[in-house]
Amino acid sequence: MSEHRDKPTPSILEWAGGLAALERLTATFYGKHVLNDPLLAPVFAGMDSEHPQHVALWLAEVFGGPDGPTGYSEGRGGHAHMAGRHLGRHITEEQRRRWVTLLMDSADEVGLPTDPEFRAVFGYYIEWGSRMALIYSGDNPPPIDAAPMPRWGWNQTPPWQPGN
Ligand code: HEM
Repeated sequence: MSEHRDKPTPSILEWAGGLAALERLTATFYGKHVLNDPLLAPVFAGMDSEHPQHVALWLAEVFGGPDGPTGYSEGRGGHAHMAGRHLGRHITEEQRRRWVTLLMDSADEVGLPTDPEFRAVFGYYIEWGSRMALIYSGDNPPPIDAAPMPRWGWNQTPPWQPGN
């Protein structure tokens, strides 16, 4: 086996550049893009000033970061808190799509890795998570405490089917 193959696989968070990289991402995303976007600025008008940091912490845990006191689950209320913050907001598909587009623009701007594997798994979570946010924001949200914290790996899940 080659020396290369013996290397442990870094988490997605480590590959991204750690929490600091995600903080740069969300600071640019919300501060520069979202608040200046006509479609999204009204949605985030009442945004907590620490919101970008909280989302960075959420993403860090999803991508393999700690869930102890320094992570989102213990430090910020976990999945139920995150899902609850989207309730009743009635996010439209157009807003969701813009949110994703601006986040990807921000990823380029702050220099997140551009390799296909990282961007595929990053985009996979963002697409899934933004669709979940839209569902929670709608008329018939699932119970907010019914789902665990999502934990994304390099390989992901089979499709959800009723009864499984
Ligand atoms: C992967 C996609 C998403 C993730 C990971 C995410 C993450 C989060 C988190 C972690 C919070 C709670 C922060 C806290 O207080 O601890 C939050 C709140 C919120 N999210 Fe999302 N979100 C996503 C998609 C969206 C989309 C698509 C929209 C709307 C277009 C949206 C709108 C909001 C708003 C308005 C809040 C409340 C902000 C505030 O008042 O502080 N989210 N989100």
